[in-house]
Amino acid sequence: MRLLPKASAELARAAPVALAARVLAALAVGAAPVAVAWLTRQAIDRLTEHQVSAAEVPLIALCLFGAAAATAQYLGVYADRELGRRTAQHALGRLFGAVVAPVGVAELEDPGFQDRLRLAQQAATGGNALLAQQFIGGAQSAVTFVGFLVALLPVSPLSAALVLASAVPAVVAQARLSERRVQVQSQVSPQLRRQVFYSSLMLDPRAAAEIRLFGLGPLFRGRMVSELTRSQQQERTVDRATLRVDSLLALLTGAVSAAALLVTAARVGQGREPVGDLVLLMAALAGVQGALAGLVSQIGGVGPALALYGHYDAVVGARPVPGPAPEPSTAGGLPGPLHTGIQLRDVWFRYHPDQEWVLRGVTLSLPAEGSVALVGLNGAGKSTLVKLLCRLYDPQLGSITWDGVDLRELDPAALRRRIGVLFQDYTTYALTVAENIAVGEVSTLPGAERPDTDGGARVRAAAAAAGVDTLVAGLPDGYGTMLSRTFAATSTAARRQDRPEGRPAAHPGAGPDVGRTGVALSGGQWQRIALARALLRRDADLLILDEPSSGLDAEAEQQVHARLVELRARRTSLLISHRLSSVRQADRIVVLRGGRIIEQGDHDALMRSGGAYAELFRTQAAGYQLAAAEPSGGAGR
Ligand SMILES: Nc1ncnc2c1ncn2[C@@H]1O[C@H](COP(=O)(O)OP(=O)(O)OP(=O)(O)O)[C@@H](O)[C@H]1O
Repeated sequence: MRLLPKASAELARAAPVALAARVLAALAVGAAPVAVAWLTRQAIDRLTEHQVSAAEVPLIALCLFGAAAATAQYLGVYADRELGRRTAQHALGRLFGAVVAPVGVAELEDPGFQDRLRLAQQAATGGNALLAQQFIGGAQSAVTFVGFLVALLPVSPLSAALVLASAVPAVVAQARLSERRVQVQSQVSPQLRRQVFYSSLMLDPRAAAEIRLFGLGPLFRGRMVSELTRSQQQERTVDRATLRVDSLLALLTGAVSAAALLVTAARVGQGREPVGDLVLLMAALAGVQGALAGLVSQIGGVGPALALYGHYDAVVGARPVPGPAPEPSTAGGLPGPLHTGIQLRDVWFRYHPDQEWVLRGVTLSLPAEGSVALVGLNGAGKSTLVKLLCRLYDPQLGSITWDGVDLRELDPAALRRRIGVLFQDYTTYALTVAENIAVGEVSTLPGAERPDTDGGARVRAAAAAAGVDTLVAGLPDGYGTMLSRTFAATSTAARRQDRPEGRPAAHPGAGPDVGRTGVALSGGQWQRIALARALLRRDADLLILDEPSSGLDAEAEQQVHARLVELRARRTSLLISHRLSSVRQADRIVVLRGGRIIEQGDHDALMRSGGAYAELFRTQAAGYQLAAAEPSGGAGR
């Protein structure tokens, strides 16, 4: 409950008008049944006393009240929906601002954080609005409950006291159940996350081929349903307990009502009380029962909704809220152009304290304007080292410096602006070609906060450098082609007819064109788009290429490497590749094994020393020679 003021303040910030309207509507709707019952009693008493003209005032007021209550009800429904929309907009904006704010990515790999994030997302998409609805709904029920109790007092003080007494255990029981609901909510989060994982896997076109080929559909479907069943089982237990409590409450208040009604009916029959009293009692008992049931259930709902808010608050509260136009962070010093180089000193790193060290005392220098190549077997730690250079993680021991300054002392965003990188597991965005390249430098994206007027030309130049310009020219909409078939829209055929065959249409930088069919690229084509993205930062001081040509055909690989040799001249570069023919031109080749550097030098020196590199190189070369020596036609059989 200590979160309540904070949650209320957040709701008031997100949707002040909708919240105020919802509160006013709730108070009016809560008070209306009491007023209607009281006016009905007045009217009936006048009519039974044959004062027809005196009954007109309460009757007219009754109609006006009915109309006002109905309007308030409609206003409440609208305000509820508006509250839902505005709080979701506000909270999702904050939540995702907080999710992308951290410098590193370790948090997102933590299952506990992912569970919390799922709950926080639930709060943002509807939970926060639900909290307001539960609370305001509770206030509305409380107004009706108290109103009818007050109305009951003069007519039947005993039944008023009994109804009040029966409310106490019901409220206590609901509060306890609410705590159990909160526990269950957290317990089922991992199961629901796995359920979402299996369902998205079955919906993912990239997984569709394997799922069909290996017949995985029934397995994943079964696992999805079983995760859902397990989570529902826990929720069902609490729902059944709630049903028992609510039913008991209904029986109790029903018995009180029956007794009170029988007693009052007898007194009216004896002429000791006016008929209006019986009418008021009937309305009051029904109203008080309904209001109590509503109040109790809303009390039960506030706990889980507040707990969801707690998860949301824990995610957003820990981080600054990024403004609409992110300013360069002042979290550290701004790195200048690289003059001397980058130095790793005795760097130790592991992903988690429970896991093995991935890097074990790596000392390495990347001299300014020098080209270094990193080679080693799978799992040696090459990509990990790249991630450390980009500050996606920090070393647990040792240091990495940029011209002598520790990376941790530098502003991460400014540091990253000085790096052009192609990750081994690059991302394929369901965006246009132009955007897929332009994401490498935000300012070249259409609609950027501070757009680069030269953005289109830069995108084209990067595409040419990556050797992807000819491919783009052949796409249906050139740089405006959507690189996803998932977002294909409806009017494609009509639009296609308007266009001459193969004409490259949109200029680079054009946004996605809803209405055109997207295209699917091959793995190698995607890799070249990703390479263009990395090359977009033409002034990057450090160019990192992690397996830039693993998916390319022999001709494309040769072309790309020839271009990269040119591009890497006069700039600091780090190249990772398993194809040793492509690293031989590097100034220095570093061999990593089990997280340690086991040898380094240029190609000739390493070959002369006859160590691990020479062995790897000869093994690869022998493989090619063997393949070349095989009789032709063998591969086709
Ligand atoms: N996010 C992660 N969380 C935990 N362990 C990881 C993570 N990424 C990589 N590892 C582990 O770190 C080790 C080194 O991985 P890394 O990707 O750096 O190797 P690599 O040399 O680039 O291999 P490859 O040649 O296959 O690309 C591996 O044992 C891997 O399982």
